[in-house]
Amino acid sequence: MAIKDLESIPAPSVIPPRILYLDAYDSFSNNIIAQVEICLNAKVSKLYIDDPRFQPGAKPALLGTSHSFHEYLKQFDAVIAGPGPGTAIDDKDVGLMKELWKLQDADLLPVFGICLGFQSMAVAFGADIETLKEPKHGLVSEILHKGRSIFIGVNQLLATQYHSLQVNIEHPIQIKRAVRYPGELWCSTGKCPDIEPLAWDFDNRTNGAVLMAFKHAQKPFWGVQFHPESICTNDEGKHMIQNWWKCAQTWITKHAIKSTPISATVPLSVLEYQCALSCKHISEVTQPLVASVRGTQSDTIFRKTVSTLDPERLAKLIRNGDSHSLPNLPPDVVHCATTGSGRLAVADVCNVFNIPRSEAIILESGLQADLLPLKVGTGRYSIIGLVIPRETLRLHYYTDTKLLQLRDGNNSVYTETLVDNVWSYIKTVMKHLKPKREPSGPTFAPFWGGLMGYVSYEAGLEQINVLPAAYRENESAVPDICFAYITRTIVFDHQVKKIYVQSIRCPDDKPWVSGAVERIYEAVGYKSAVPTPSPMPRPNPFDSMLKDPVIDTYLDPNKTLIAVADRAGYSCKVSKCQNIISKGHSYELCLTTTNEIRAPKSSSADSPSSTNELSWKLYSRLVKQNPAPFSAYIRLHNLHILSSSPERYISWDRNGSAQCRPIKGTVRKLPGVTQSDALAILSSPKERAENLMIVDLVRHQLHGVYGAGNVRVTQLMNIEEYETLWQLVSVIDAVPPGVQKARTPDEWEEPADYVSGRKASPETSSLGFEAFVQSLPPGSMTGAPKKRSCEILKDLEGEKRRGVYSGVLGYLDVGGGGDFSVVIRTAVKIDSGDNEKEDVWRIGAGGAVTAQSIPEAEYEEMCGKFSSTARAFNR
Ligand SMILES: C=C(O[C@@H]1C=C(C(=O)O)C=C[C@H]1O)C(=O)O
Ligand SMILES: NC(=O)CC[C@H](N)C(=O)O
Repeated sequence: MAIKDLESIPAPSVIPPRILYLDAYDSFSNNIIAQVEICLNAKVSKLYIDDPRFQPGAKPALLGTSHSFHEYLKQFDAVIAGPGPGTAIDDKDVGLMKELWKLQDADLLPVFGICLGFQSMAVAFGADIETLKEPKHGLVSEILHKGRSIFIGVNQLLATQYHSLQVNIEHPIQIKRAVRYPGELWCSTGKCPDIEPLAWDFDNRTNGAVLMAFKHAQKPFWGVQFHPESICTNDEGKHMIQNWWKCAQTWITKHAIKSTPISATVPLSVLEYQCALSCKHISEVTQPLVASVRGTQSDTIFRKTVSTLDPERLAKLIRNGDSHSLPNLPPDVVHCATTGSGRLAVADVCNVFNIPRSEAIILESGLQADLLPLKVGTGRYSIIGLVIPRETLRLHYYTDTKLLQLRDGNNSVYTETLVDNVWSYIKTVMKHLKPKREPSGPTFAPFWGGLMGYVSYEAGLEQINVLPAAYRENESAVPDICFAYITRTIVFDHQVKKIYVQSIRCPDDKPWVSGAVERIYEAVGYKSAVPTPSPMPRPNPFDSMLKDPVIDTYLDPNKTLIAVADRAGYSCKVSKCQNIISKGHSYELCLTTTNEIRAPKSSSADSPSSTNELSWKLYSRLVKQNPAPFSAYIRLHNLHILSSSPERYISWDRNGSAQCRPIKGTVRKLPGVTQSDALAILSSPKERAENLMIVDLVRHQLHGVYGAGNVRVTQLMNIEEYETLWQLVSVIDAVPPGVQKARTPDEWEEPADYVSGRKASPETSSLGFEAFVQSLPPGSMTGAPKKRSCEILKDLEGEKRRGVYSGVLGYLDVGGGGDFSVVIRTAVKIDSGDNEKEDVWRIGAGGAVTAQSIPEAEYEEMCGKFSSTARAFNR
């Protein structure tokens, strides 16, 4: 019986199908898995296309399986070969997919190919792979389908596409751009007799007809070129998936194949992969005892023997100290007192606590003239984390040596250990820092205390198994992760004009809280006594407040040097990105570059406190000139970070619900560009495609942690206005299974009561942390598919470290929540012995490059982002 007839037999209902998903390192895989799990009530297992257990010469027994790939497939009812970077004719890009097309007779099982999987299937049955004249990434078009097989009953199908390559079966519609009669569209060709076309895309004249779906004439293989799982593919995509499963079931019933349960082969961790590839045992990889490590003050590299330390012991050292150099700081209780903020601004409180001259970490929300948040849902809180001289502990991690250090309050390395997974240490530390008792006063602050700091882009690369670029010789070593354990905090709730003064420092720190409230209270009184017109006018960026003789001398235009990436060089890299995209290796690449502002060291900055003060003044100028919901000031160790980021990476609450707010799509406010011009540009398919790709990527990441049915797009591509730019912003939420609270973007920062974290089970409340770790580095700074894109960018950007820029910055709260921004629109200075005479402020900037980008316009966009920060350095 022909397969066509079989498809009309109604499918019997079965127990949840077991489906294998072959992952070609795409950034949308988990969306497909989630869609299939929901639409088919299936159980989907994931296997990477290069799983070392199934490589020629692998020693499967060592890796927990004794099966060949074909035997292994017997435990599944069907397989999905997913999308991915690269080309179907390169064995490395498709890996195990190739094995599927060789299945014969009793080994056969239904397969569904998507994009790369579809192309790989086509190649196996005679087709060629060609480049599209105009690549399609994140673009939606209406597909013409046959209304049969997987399209039976499917109505108007609007499908998102992510491809640069296409399948050529030498069909008349592809060669002559015409068919003799309509039915010919669905006929197979002499070149590929087994390929029966099921759908075409005629949307793009330049590209002509593009094959969008086919089925194999005899075998149970179906495939589609488009992405049914994208948020912008309409519901007919789901309908089609259900149809596929009906076709597959019919085939299964007819051939009476029964999947055989064999011992499950679970996905390997990154470390297991590394071991497998190098044929080493895990213990050999995890416990080297000699490493290159950094010293204390000078941070020079030397070799020494390092002891190993387990995460539990590290956590206890931070919490309980020792009897010598580490203080006893058990966060048993959150001491909290509340006071009104009145007209007090964050900077006023900073002055009260001498922050301009000390080390500190501040996460600040830009405000409107009336001191209310700039944006509902992102800018409600500001957090001042106080660094206590000679006491505050820090965690440093370096990707090149894989060394994790605990530094004491004097910046001496107290202990250090080689770690294979730094995040398991940090997770254990956070688990041990959870307060045992309820806060002593009512506090609705999202942060009580905990780790504050940043994670570099390179630390993010480790998460996706991309080797970070090496430090250059003259580059002073900067930790890739730097977190201070902050025990005293002052949190503003700008919405209700309240201040929380909190300490988790030890059970006896209550007097500090009362004293601090007293000082703030006095400042509130003082500020109210000063007559100020109400509402307060927004300070003019160039008003007298900003005129400061020290800054004036420092920023003398005759002495400062602004080194911006050159136009020709940057545009050429954009073109290179596009060339790589056209070959199918990436859908979108976030290209970046480093720009510098060099200024002679200030003669008045002759002490640490005056150097700090200079950074603080520059930061104050930045936040006044470029108010942003995620401004930040970090003055720690040898680092000065001045940030005016508009972008939230991820925020999660104590119950484990998370929110991501990726930005993609930028229009610079230039003379003559009106708001309606900006709206028109940001509504164009090009800008929307850029944003859509990142939305789908973020959904994939959250699906990977929260599972099917728990991820929602709550805002798709809203236009937000900033001081110098317009941006396209989306919001994606994830809610743990069983947690009811689904919030709108506006409700996201509504205060939660302090007990809420206790209601969540430990498994669900840690999902936010998992999502934070698993989503590094931030997708809006990489492009998609993430892993391949990062490898390409590393090469294109000249193997230069991005460092803190492109990483994330924020806090891990002892109560279980967290909030991090993407480090963009940020100036970073590192004090090192290398340059005695000059300060070098680095301001990274870049933008997403797609097939539709115009190189010159990308350069302008990069400059626009750079100057939004660099303005603070203009005298
Ligand atoms: C790369 C930067 O920004 C990123 C790129 C954007 C874009 O391409 O439109 C927008 C926001 C950021 O995610 C930067 O500011 O340097
Ligand atoms: N999404 C995909 O699987 C893309 C497949 C292939 N890399 C292309 O660009 O055509």
